Amino acid sequence: MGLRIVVAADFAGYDYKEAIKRDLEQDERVDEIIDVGVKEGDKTPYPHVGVAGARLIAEGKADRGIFCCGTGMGMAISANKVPGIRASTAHDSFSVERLILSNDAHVLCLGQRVIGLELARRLAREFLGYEFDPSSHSKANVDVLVEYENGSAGC
Ligand SMILES: O=C[C@H](O)[C@H](O)COP(=O)(O)O
Repeated sequence: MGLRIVVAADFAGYDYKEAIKRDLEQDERVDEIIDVGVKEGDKTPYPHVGVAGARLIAEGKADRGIFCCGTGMGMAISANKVPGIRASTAHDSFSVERLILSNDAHVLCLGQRVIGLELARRLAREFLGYEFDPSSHSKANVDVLVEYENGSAGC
């Protein structure tokens, strides 16, 4: 079964969301694209969109997200407010790789005012190519994150 990807943006990330969405429509690894907005010209504050997108992942309705705003940071902060969701801005290939392989993250956040469109499209494509390895040493670190979230961490 292919991936279900939720895309999200505020007005400052709208153009990149649309471009990445077009790429995803051509990507055979992707089964479904869920666009939670915004639509063109919509000035909805980014936290509403980031939280709406992240909730779909937390509810099991999507597998991963690619969220865009001016810097990527507002979207990451917003998505991380949703329990169970790990999101970060990553603007280079190594960070995108580690976002999955080290952090088992759900959401890649990109900044339309920070990186060029072709790099953003490349990073979005690369993001879908990685899969977390639960037998790797990184699993123990992710487990600690989850423990802090559910209140069972030892300190
Ligand atoms: O992180 C926030 C985003 O970059 C947003 O798109 C723009 O926010 P600002 O207009 O408050 O800078």
